[in-house]
Amino acid sequence: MMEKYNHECSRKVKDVSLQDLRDMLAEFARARGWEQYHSPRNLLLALVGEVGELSEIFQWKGEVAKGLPNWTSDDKEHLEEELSDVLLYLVQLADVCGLDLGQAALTKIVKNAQKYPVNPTSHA
Ligand SMILES: Nc1ccn([C@H]2C[C@H](O)[C@@H](COP(=O)(O)OP(=O)(O)OP(=O)(O)O)O2)c(=O)n1
Repeated sequence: MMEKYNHECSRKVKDVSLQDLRDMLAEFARARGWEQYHSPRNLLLALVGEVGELSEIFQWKGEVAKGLPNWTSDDKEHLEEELSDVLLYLVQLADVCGLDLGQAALTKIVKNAQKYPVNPTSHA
């Protein structure tokens, strides 16, 4: 089983879909008997906890330049891990709520564009 994960995850994928992540996470939880703990509320709390860990990385650093030019590779790897934890709990939360997160996000982008139309005069 672990073999399968290692294979799927270590391979450099060109692109990964939210559905792929959802399916892998559902299998991960099922294989461990963790579905009973993955209620919407528990996953939300886990998500918020990981957002806290993500925030700690930036805490007290002051403003950080885009691309993180002065960060070590260890710092960047830590950031990748915490961002991933947030994403993985978010994907699981949407799943146990029976929602299609990818579709919902696309719908929201359209809604955002309607709410905030481009102002041609704002780009000289
Ligand atoms: N019941 C669980 C427990 C963990 N995970 C997954 C989702 C996250 O990607 C990661 C979180 O694992 P940890 O709780 O061990 O948290 P960290 O990886 O942040 O470790 P630490 O808190 O020691 O830094 O594991 C999960 O899906 N369901």
